[in-house]
Amino acid sequence: MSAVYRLGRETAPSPVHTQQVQAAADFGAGGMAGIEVTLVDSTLRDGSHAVNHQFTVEQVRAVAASLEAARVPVIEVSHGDGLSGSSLVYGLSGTDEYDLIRAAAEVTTDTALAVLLLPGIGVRHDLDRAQELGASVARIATHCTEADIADVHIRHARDRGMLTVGFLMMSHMATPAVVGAQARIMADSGAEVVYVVDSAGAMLPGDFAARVLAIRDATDDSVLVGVHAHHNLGLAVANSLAAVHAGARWVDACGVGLGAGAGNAPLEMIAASFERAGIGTGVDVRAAIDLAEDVVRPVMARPVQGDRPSVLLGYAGVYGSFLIHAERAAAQFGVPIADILLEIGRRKAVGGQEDLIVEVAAGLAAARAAAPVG
Ligand SMILES: C[C@H](O)CC(=O)C(=O)O
Ligand SMILES: [Mn+2]
Repeated sequence: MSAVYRLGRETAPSPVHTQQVQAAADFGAGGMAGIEVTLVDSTLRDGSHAVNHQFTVEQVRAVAASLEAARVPVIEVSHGDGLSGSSLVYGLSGTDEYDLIRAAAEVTTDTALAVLLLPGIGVRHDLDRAQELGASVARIATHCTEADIADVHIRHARDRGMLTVGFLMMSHMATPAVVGAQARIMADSGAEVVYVVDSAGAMLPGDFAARVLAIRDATDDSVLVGVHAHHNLGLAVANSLAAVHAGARWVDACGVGLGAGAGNAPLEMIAASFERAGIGTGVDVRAAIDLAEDVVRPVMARPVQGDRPSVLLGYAGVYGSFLIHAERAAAQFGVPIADILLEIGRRKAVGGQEDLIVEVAAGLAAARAAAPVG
């Protein structure tokens, strides 16, 4: 006899059930009314990965002007790997990033310009140059367990009067307690905002919430918390909502999601869903939707999408900007990109280890050549 399924409950809802309904309603329409956040658009920085660092001055002018028209308060412009990222290891820029920063500054007045800097790739002098061109927000990024290497850069940016942000990349690789402790180091250096960064797009909503709460705890709410989500598992918008619910107040997004891997949280979806949730962003939703379609989509060299390699990045916890490097290595050595990404994930490679991708691909190709046929 087949099983009989009961549909619906006949008893009155229990108090526990009522509490659950209330908690769930926080994530429904209007559920986060009264919360105000700062949206940061990173199309012209994280999006650089997705166009192989080939943004032109004209594209930057068009995107920056449309972001200002949509009232996005902060936009980030740099090489995908931050200031001075243009190199053989990370990918050469088509146009000098300082020309791109200048171009963005020329077409914006109300929008603050942000730059990203990874200590070791960029140096303090790069921040000075960017500031002279109009950048007022410095985002200093380290691997999530290496906050101490950002100390001099964070102090330098603060001393120069820049709004200073710490950016803890690959946050899925550290426990909430470790992320909290690392955020504390950045706060002690002078960061005013510290980000949970899901570089691999591997985190789930609860992972974000736990890390946001841990940072708030470890810093006694002395810094604002930011969220930078990638869409490799299709969760960037939901993860951003969960982070805001837990107390994050700076939120990154990119037009159409243009960014590494399957991209970032799409700006137009963040603006629209946040407005439905009651979260204030100050962004003109209609203008954000239009700029995504009319200005950003035409500059996309390739679609950002949850295709096989992108989902694998999230599944294996691999740094999003490794995608293009892995595609090249797969083609060069004739091995499946899936095998490369899974092995990179197994080795827990972190940003800066791009050369390991070639080593892994070469090793896989050698193993295949040595394997007995049949
Ligand atoms: C250098 C990285 O692309 C920074 C970033 O956006 C991330 O880790 O995610
Ligand atoms: Mn990113």
